[in-house]
Amino acid sequence: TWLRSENSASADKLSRRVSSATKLDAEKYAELFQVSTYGIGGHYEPHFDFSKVKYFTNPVLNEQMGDRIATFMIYLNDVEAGGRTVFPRLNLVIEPIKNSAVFWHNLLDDGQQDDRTIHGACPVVLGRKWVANKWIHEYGQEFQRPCSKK
Ligand SMILES: O=C(O)CCC(=O)C(=O)O
Ligand SMILES: [Fe+2]
Repeated sequence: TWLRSENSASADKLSRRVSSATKLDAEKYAELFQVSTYGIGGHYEPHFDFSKVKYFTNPVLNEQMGDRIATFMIYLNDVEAGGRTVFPRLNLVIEPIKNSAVFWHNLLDDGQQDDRTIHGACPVVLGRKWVANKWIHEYGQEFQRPCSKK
């Protein structure tokens, strides 16, 4: 489910807070919040958030935005058991805790896709899991995150 911020002042406000926390533009050059839920057994196989297709388009503005430079994922509830997010190449396991968030860059400074960001969600064992993802895109971040000088 995509949360349309034009219909929701709180989604707008949250996007502004993501911008200030990440120092990126999470408003114009980002997707709408995507809310997902997993029931018991619900999981997500290891994947990358970036795309083979470099030219994502904003679903509302129909503007090209480039690839997903970064991910800001908010855990919307506590999960009774299971539902952890795992980054196998980084040896990182994150427990879903209500109102906490995980933020990472998917692209390197030179725009290359960073394969270390492969991640997945473990099955929910008890309860239900809710997350909201904000995918921030490459375009429009030139001043927020300059390219490396290499
Ligand atoms: O739910 C999670 O822990 C991960 C979700 C995710 O990686 C995604 O929606 O792209
Ligand atoms: Fe993901």
